[in-house]
Amino acid sequence: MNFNRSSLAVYFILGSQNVNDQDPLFVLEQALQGGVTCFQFREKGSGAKTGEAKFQLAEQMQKLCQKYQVPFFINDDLELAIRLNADGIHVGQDDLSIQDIRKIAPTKMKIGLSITTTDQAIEAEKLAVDYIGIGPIFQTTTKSDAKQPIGLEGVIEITKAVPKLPSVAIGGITKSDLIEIRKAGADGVAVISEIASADQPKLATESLVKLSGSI
Ligand SMILES: Cc1ncc(COP(=O)(O)OP(=O)(O)O)c(N)n1
Ligand SMILES: Cc1nc(C(=O)O)sc1CCOP(=O)(O)O
Ligand SMILES: [Mg+2]
Repeated sequence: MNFNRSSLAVYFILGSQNVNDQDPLFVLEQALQGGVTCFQFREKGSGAKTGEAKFQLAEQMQKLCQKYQVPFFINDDLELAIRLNADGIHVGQDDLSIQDIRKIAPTKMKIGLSITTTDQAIEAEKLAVDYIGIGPIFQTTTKSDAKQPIGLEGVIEITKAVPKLPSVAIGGITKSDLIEIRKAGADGVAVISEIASADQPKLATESLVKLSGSI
């Protein structure tokens, strides 16, 4: 699996709790067919699977990502990421520290870190993470404990402070925001609802991919 800055262009995040009537595996395959460039398995919140059921869903999702040669990240759960030999792990400011992850994870496992402020971005660069998730950009109902939105101005300030650090913007993002977010300096957009709640997830993904290719 090859992971670089361009892998962040259209980054899809999904857990079984993010779909209504549809099979999460169907939604993921639609997104992969539509051209998502990175995927994160985020099984979290009310009704989320745990234990063996969580493992089995993650394993099936990983197989799909491998079929489409898309990097497969796990949210928060380092034990699961190691068990599956995932391409990467994504953690936030209140999760396992980057230093602790490096003590246990294979060297080749990529690490993404959530940040909201410029100071956190500068610290992330010092920690040499592989990318930062900047957010929330806009109001989102998908993450109950999301911080106050930082807007496009936040993306501009942060990406100016750490221009060499790959970054993806997250939080309440729709296709109509993609161009402005890229112009603000982020390498891509990370979305849940824009694809998972779409009537046609493949079409929704294709729109994002097309816009991303136009800039
Ligand atoms: C790409 C990306 N960016 C940010 C987040 C949020 O991570 P975190 O702050 O740890 O919150 P949870 O997702 O764990 O609820 C993310 N998952 N992915
Ligand atoms: C998982 C996540 N992290 C965020 C952050 O700000 O770090 S916002 C968020 C939810 C993103 O979902 P949607 O695209 O539906 O708004
Ligand atoms: Mg987390």
